[in-house]
Amino acid sequence: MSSLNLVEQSKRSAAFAAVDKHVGPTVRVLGVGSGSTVVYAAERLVELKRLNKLHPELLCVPTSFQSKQLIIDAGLRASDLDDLPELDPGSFASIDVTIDGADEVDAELNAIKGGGGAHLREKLVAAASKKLVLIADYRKDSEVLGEKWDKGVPVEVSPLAWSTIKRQLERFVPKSRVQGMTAEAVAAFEYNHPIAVLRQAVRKAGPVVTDNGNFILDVSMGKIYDPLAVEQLLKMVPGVIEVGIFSNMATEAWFGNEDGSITCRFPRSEMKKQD
Ligand SMILES: O=C(CO)[C@H](O)[C@H](O)COP(=O)(O)O
Repeated sequence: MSSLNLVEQSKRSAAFAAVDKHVGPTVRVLGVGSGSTVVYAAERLVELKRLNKLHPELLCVPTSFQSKQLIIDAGLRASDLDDLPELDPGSFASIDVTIDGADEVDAELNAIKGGGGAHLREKLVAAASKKLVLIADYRKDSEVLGEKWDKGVPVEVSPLAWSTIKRQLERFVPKSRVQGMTAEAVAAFEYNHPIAVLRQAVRKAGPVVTDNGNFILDVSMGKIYDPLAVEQLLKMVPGVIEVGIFSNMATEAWFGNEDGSITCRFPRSEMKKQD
């Protein structure tokens, strides 16, 4: 019997299943996400490499310091986002597929990311990928963002003016105060008064400093009914570098369930189109 607890076991099953489906000998460039679930994806990559089931010249694009170490420890080749050619002529994509974790995933596969503070590079890598495949345990599988993840939306901000940005995020966003806000945006999230908290480091006094030298504000706003509107709204505040809402980016999500089974989900609207 495995020594892993239920949550760890479910992360591992999801990660193994997603890697097995998406990473084979034809995949030349792979984006590697960050976080504890991705550690299991790296474990599976090591196994596939040993079995000679990976492209002999596979390049892995890291999304954080942690992810780069995972790639190196797996004996794989790390590459830079800027070093990659276009995969197909005329295509924006330079990465075949990216496999990444998430803090919460809704019915449309919009996701909250950045619990590990890596969402800026994660979003850059996701945006350069043909496919973004999310891997997570059952606690993160939601109908609406904010239903299960209660630590707020991670927002990477410039340290130059973090407290001003915090006030703007808290005051700018409240529905009643934003002039010209559309009805759709007013209905985009639950709380009237979001709260932005500067993320504090553990075992070091002071704030978390990201791999990019910035701070993180975790912005709580309750349930997020319109992730794209909220993402755009937060991004408009000067000094916001990246928002941990990934709207319409993921193509597929794998969840490890409590009973040991695995669920693979696609955006609900895509499923309807196929009916
Ligand atoms: O977005 C992330 C880091 O910025 C992670 O993918 C997300 O926080 C999930 O992490 P974990 O797999 O440890 O639960």
